Amino acid sequence: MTGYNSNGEVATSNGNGHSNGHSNGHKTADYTAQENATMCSRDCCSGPGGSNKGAATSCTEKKKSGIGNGEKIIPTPQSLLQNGGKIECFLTPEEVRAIRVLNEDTYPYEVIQEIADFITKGSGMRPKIGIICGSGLGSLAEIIQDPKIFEYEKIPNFPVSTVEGHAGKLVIGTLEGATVMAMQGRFHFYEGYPLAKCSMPVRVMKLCGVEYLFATNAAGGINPRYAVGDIMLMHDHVNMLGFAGNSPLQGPNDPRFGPRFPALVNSYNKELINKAIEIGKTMGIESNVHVGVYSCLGGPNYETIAELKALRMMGVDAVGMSTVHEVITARHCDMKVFAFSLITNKCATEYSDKKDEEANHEEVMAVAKNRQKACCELVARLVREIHSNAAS
Ligand SMILES: O=P(O)(O)O[C@@H]1C[C@H](O)[C@@H](CO)O1
Ligand SMILES: Nc1nc2[nH]cnc2c(=O)[nH]1
Repeated sequence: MTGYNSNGEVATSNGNGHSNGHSNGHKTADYTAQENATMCSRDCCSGPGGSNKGAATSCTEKKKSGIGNGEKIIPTPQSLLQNGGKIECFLTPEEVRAIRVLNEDTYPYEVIQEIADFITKGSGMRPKIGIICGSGLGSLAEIIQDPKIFEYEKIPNFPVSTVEGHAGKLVIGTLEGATVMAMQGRFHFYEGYPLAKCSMPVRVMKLCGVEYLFATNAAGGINPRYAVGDIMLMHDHVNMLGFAGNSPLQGPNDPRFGPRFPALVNSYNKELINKAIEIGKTMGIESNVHVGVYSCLGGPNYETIAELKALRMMGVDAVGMSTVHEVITARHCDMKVFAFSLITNKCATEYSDKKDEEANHEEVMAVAKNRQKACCELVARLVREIHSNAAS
């Protein structure tokens, strides 16, 4: 097989798929097989499954002992696929797991179940409501009582937060009598994570027992009636990443989560929107509460004037870089969804040289901090409604 050696030169194997020095391995891309570090079906190998039982050492042992280690072969995608279409790699189960966290687009059901078990067993709780805190809205998780906190880094197979204003913690506890779990930090497409990974925690929530998803975000207000600090209850979205052929549901569908072709009309629960409007009135902020359409762009750059004009023509009221793929994933597995945007900046739709009209993350964070009290109250009161209705 042909690959690149560590000097960048083309290197050729002995023709049966093994490199000359056995320095690249021989485990298949099959999930179960990857977990088994010693499995081998190579003719030259004495490892389990290998046909050369008389050989003194298995490929794995050769690698460990350094036997046959010549030049390091760096495989190319083509060379990896020469073994009957199976990708070969030489990794321990731990290495496979680490790579999955970095690269995996679609997490198998069993891995998500493992993560959910880690959380429910570790916390001793089965939450009913899941909350995703938007940029600067981490305080939504700080109102949770008797919290059990899991740092993302310590949760097996979990990605890590890389954005300021996203602490990277999962908080489980009680809010207004209900058991809730909150993500202090979400994953964005622009961080380099595929969409399925960005919204993988929603499936974890589902397998933890969550029935309601509350997704929050910081967004730019395109609707000219919106002011900075207003809250827009999402009643629909325009999925710009979907227009470009990207979806968190791409790839094989596992019907244990939901159907291959889920419908998305009525994604945002009308009852919860109406309750939130009522809550806004009792809080005396009804003039700052709107119901509108959100659109997610890939980011991390903010939009051009022409893009904002186009979005407005499409009926978009607020624009951000998240939430839509989480909502798609939640609806796919039949969760009830409530989502809102905190309008952290007004989007300019006319050309201007004024610097202060340009969006920036510092402003986004500052507005979120200023409005955290109102956002926390809205969330807490809605959780109370859900909990008391369930109890009655
Ligand atoms: O996580 P959200 O959607 O609240 O964060 C928004 C979008 C970008 O991540 C960031 C831009 O300031 O805020
Ligand atoms: N895409 C986008 N995301 C945001 N998040 C907060 N403000 C904005 C904005 O103006 N545009």
